[in-house]
Amino acid sequence: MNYFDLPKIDLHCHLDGSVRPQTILDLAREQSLTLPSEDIAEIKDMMVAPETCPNLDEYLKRFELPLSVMQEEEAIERISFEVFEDAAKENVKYLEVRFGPLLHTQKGLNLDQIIGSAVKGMKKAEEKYDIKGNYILSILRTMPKDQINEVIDAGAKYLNDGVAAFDLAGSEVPGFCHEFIPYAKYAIEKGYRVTIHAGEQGSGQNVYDAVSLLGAERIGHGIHIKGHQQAYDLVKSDEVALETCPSSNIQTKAVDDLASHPIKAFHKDGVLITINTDNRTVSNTTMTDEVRKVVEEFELTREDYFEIYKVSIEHSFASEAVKQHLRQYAE
Ligand SMILES: O=c1[nH]cnc2c1ncn2[C@H]1C[C@H](O)[C@@H](CO)O1
Ligand SMILES: [Zn+2]
Repeated sequence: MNYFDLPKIDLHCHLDGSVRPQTILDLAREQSLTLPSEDIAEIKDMMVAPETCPNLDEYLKRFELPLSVMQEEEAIERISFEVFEDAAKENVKYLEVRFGPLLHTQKGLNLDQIIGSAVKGMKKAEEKYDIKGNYILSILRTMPKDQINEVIDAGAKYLNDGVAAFDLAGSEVPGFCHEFIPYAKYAIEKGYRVTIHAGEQGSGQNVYDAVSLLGAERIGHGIHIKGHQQAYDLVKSDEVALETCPSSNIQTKAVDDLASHPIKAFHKDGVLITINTDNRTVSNTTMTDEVRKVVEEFELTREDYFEIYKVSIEHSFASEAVKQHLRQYAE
């Protein structure tokens, strides 16, 4: 299989985890920020999480440096354009990018400026390349909750015009969903679709709760439904698609190694899985690499690959017209 040429869909990609190292250097210069190093290789080293991360929290420390340069509209727009450009150049036909708008207010930008800049960068890339996209607005579970509804309100203006969904990200503790019920409900009422990071670090119970309490239609990672029968059964019966991110799952110790990733077992058993990058820079990966790793490790056929591609289409938050466009590439 030529993994580069295959049409691909990435439904789980973080903006701040996918910044080009050179762009960090350029933006720091433009913004007169002092970086810990001016050397591109050293900057890249600081951005990529090692395979030896003890856990998710260690992985999450890699976002500080990119976020430091993402506090201006032009910077957010540029990075958004570049993520879509990088993906388009490796034949990603549809990309859902997520980010936490509240992480970009350090220099006084308001939420409309932040979300608007990200959408603008995406639209520029859509005009230039054969790629379509949507934004997912993430709330960091560890941050104060008093501004969550403001994010939902600010993003509502862009629904069906660049923004599609609501997400919870960041460190995962058992039982976190209970505290977010009113916010997920509010987002759904406003017209957002819902995907939630769950079962990455924590228990399968978090996946069960994300679906049953928060209305999640997709789950970020979801690895730990393995060993939690109720969560496993619910994901299957409700046709909740799992956004698996194999390289990231190894770095954060969600799995010990690729061979122990449950992705193939899930797929063979009828659990809906998709293949995604999570963070192109922090996980030092591309969609080409993720697809290659999964296909080779688990000896998937071309037919298996296109089954997964079709799950990604049908469970994306794309419009019917975009889904129709993506179906043309399926075999
Ligand atoms: O894999 C992840 N799990 C939980 N949170 C994550 C992951 N990758 C990135 N994040 C966090 C860190 C980013 O700053 C934030 C918004 O993109 O989302
Ligand atoms: Zn993620």
